[in-house]
Amino acid sequence: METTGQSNEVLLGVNIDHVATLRQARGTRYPDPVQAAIVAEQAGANAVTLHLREDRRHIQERDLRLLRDIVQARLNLEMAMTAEMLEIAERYRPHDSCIVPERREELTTEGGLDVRAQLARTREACTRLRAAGVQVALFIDPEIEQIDAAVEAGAPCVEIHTGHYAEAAETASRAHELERIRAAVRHGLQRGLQVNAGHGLNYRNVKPVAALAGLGTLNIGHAIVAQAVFVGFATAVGDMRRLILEARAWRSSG
Ligand SMILES: CC(=O)[C@@H](O)[C@H](O)COP(=O)(O)O
Ligand SMILES: NCC(=O)COP(=O)(O)O
Repeated sequence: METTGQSNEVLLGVNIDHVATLRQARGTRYPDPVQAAIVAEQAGANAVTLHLREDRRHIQERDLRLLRDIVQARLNLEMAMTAEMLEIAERYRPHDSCIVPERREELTTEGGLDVRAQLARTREACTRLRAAGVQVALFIDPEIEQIDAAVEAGAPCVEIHTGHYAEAAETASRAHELERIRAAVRHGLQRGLQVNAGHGLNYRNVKPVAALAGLGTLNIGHAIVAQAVFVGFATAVGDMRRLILEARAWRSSG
């Protein structure tokens, strides 16, 4: 995903998966994630992220088809590294894709892609997506080995999995996980990658991550949709954007 604006500006990618979760709960046509994407962009989102899962538990192919023509900012498709998803990405050509591991029985994404263990397959997927004009990111744990593997796979971008940081119950473990993310972001930048981050970020834990130098885009969804239940989607997106900008301002002030 491209970084735009100020060099130290961290962008917000709003993940609309869980608007679709509410729709799928009853099989209705509402709430429509397409409407959520439009509202998110109007409220300041720099990108719209959606995860078309193999089990279609939330986002549907119809959502992707419509959003490809509606989203004015960047459309970021999260996808498993399967033949089906590669063909769908080649068909709809979103601006960005992010290859994530997927297990049907998982409640949500549980970890990063093991690029090192499947380097040739990942390199082939990156080549196919790049040939289709789709910018590729790999969703990986904050591990130096995985960043080096992403470079070898030919990915121009990685998204650092912030789930362990977000789920850390103790202050000490949260600080440790933040340092892992900091080191991973620094190493990714040193290797010439664009570095994004996401998973489990919310209004209480986002600032320390947003303050990390060199980050491109934070992809945030579940917490924004949850907050939208109480304050509305536009306000929830705007509030998150403001927290990210405040974190950057704090960093810039030294
Ligand atoms: C890759 C990631 O961290 C999320 O964007 C992913 O989409 C989580 O899956 P669910 O949206 O199904 O919770
Ligand atoms: N890749 C992370 C993402 O898109 C949103 O994750 P979450 O905020 O829903 O946990």
